[in-house]
Amino acid sequence: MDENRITIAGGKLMVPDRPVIPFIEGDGTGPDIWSAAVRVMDAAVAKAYGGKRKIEWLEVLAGEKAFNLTGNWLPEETLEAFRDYKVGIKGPLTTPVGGGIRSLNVALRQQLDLYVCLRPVRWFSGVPSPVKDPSKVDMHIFRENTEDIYAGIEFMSGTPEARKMRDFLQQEMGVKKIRFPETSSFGIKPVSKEGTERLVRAALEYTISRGLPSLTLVHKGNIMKFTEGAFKLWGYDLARREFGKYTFTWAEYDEIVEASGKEAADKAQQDAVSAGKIIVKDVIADAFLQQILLRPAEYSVIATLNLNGDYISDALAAIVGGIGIAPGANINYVTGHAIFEATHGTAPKYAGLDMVNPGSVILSGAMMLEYMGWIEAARLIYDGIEKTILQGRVTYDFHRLMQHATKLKTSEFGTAITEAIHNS
Ligand SMILES: NC(=O)C1=CN([C@@H]2O[C@H](COP(=O)(O)OP(=O)(O)OC[C@H]3O[C@@H](n4cnc5c(N)ncnc54)[C@H](OP(=O)(O)O)[C@@H]3O)[C@@H](O)[C@H]2O)C=CC1
Ligand SMILES: O=C(O)CCC(=O)C(=O)O
Ligand SMILES: [Mg+2]
Repeated sequence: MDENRITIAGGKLMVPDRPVIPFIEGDGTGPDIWSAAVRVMDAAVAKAYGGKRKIEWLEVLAGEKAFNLTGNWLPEETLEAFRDYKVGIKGPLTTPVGGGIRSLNVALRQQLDLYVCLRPVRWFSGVPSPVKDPSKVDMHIFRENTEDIYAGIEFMSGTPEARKMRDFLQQEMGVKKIRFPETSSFGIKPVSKEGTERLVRAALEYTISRGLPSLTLVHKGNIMKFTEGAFKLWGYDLARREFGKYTFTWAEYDEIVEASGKEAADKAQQDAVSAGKIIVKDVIADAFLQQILLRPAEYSVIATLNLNGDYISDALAAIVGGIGIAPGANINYVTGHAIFEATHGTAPKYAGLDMVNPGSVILSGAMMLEYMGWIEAARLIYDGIEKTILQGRVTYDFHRLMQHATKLKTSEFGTAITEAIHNS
């Protein structure tokens, strides 16, 4: 099947006409969503290319299905398939809280070094929203995907490891601030210059290639000075060092204020905007969460660390209709490896009910087709979803917020989009 492999050459993805794409069905609502989503993707490709192109789907196992069939939550063959075939897609996988296995979703990102979690957030006409004008939201989240507290370096209170960590901190590092040392658990938050730079580089390349106006570094650097704060500093430094021709940063703005006053700095920024430069700015994470409700039009591309990105993803998704319609991708822009997945999880209470919105996985599929250069098929999906929603044919999550809409099952919504694609 070598000729059906996606490869990368000179930084460009080479996609055969019948690429093998590995997929994970997912836990919980995953199987319902996947069977609707795969029909939509196939219909879009068939319509766009009239049989010349077709995806050869290859199921790979992870999560509960993998454990039941193989005794392993994340079999090595699954990782091998994603490594070999470069581009894949997955449904959500369950992670227990407090104990048990660590996240398989995070493990896939870390094992394949998919350092960018890209989550575009924009409003589709007709989608119900809790805000007055959701069309003002058009943001592209670049969430760091391999570091931060998601590294999983944690020690549970009362274990020998936690005691050793406590002793090390108190006796060797002179730490006196642990409020309840006997009962504390510990977590470590590694954030590196390299990790920050590759994320911000990817975000800036994306901003430039799409002609977008700004990049905002979202951080909590006032409190976590050497992790979140360093993220901000390293981000600004990289923007100036590698992208100085294309950017004007607020770090430069501050220097001009210092040297020549605010008026001169404002003028420099205005000149940069007139010259089409990207404004690189920053905002503290809690303030950002209120800004996205009050002044969303001021934000375009967002670069942020892992935990912030997780929270921001769901909050932003809510503004444009909820996580039923929130796609995403985990990407290594150097090797080309990418796994596309929804922002939401397994929504276990709806498992097997043929009820939830498959929109997030369908749109993740459209992102995947765009990534492969199959733009025409991706566009058919975007148009097909929008048309179906505008007809008021929606799943329960939108239906409860709309008047005079028709409530469809997961499978029926998939069929409606497929029909819209056929008839386009
Ligand atoms: N990448 C991944 O695979 C992810 C996995 N997870 C995992 O999923 C499990 C469940 O997590 P949980 O916190 O409940 O979050 P979920 O995202 O699974 O569900 C939270 C709520 O979001 C809404 N929702 C989720 N999916 C859909 C959908 N397709 N259509 C419409 N609405 C949807 C539902 O809201 P309502 O009930 O109001 O309708 C649901 O109750 C956990 O094990 C978690 O670790 C979580 C996130 C990502
Ligand atoms: O891996 C998980 O269980 C949750 C991950 C998550 O919430 C996310 O990546 O957005
Ligand atoms: Mg999340």
